[in-house]
Amino acid sequence: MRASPILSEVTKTAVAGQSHAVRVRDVTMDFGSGSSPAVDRASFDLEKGKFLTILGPSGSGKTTLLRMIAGFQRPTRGDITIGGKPVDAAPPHRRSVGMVFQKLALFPHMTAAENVAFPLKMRRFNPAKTPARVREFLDLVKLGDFGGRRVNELSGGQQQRVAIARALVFEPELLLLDEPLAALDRKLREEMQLEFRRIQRELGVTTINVTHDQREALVVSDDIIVMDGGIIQQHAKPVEMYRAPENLFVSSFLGVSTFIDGQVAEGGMHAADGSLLRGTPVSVGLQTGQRGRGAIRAEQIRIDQDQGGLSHCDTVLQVAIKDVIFEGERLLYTAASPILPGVDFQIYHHDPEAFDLYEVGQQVWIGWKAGDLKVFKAAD
Ligand SMILES: Nc1ncnc2c1ncn2[C@@H]1O[C@H](COP(=O)(O)OP(=O)(O)OP(=O)(O)O)[C@@H](O)[C@H]1O
Repeated sequence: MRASPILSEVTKTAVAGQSHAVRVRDVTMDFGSGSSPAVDRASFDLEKGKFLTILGPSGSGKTTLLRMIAGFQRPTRGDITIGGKPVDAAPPHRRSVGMVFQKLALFPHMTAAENVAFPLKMRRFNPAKTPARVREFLDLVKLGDFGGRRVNELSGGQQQRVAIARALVFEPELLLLDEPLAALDRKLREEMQLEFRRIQRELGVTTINVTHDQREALVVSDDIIVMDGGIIQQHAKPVEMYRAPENLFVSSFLGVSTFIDGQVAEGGMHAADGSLLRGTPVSVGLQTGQRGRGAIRAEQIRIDQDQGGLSHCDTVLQVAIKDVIFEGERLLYTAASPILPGVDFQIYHHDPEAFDLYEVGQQVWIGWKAGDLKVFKAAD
């Protein structure tokens, strides 16, 4: 944590005591609509000063979990503590929580400075010290010269910054972000992702961020929780989540993969054609003879015109190119083989020397290392 002089008071407060962690235990939210719970027995701990992202598809329960932590919704069951204090019954304004949502809810007719000052006023902060504190936080979000501007005279990115300053100005123990960047265009969104990260590191404020953007989760987080169907599927650091997904859902939700169905065998997996894909790691709990689904990431499949170019691979296959997508810095090929009907191989290819190497319909070779194809329990 970098303690700039202007932020020294803030950082001191953030560092003092060990009370910034969040603890969620068996938290369930059942709206009683007859369907399965929106959040089902969620448990996790968040270390003080860390940035956690809750990632999942639409309807997976992310917002409901965040709203329970914020105090907008009371869990049907389970316990939540912030800074060691149970907060289940405390309303939002009694929790030391700053929030930024997709709808920023700034006061458009007020200046940036007045917006940032608002939470201080609500909390009866010393009026004599308010201008300096507001200035500190406008500087933090790089809007030092814009304090006098009305919000409706600011750009979308600048409004985001005002919302961040307003959420942090009263030095909350916890910052909650509910898809605040979803409405921004891609370039601005990526810039703001890095800004969130910078500010969070500078202040050391414990943060929980909700998103369905996997890139955002990988870029900004210390920890990621992936949710599906109200259930936490995995809680891990970004690199571990990407490289060692625990189940098929996490594997398919993060990154681009090819899936091959088969039957777990001694030392590997039998693919549909009966061939043995030798040496593929099989996830815990899968027994020989059971059906499984192999997954391999697009960047782990090699592609070459000649079989000889893939001598370092354990499995090699001839395929026909079905589709090519130009993504700027790389190409994404889709290819198929008559040996494994129904399997669409997804292959990332990056060659700075030459683009458009292969055309649709062209016969090429693909290959991969045995350890890169991981076999999971197939979804029920
Ligand atoms: N107030 C409510 N009453 C009844 N059901 C609700 C309520 N709020 C959410 N749900 C249901 O709970 C489930 C989880 O919703 P939630 O908004 O938490 O998902 P999400 O992962 O945040 O989705 P999104 O990314 O679309 O915002 C959904 O099936 C939703 O329909």
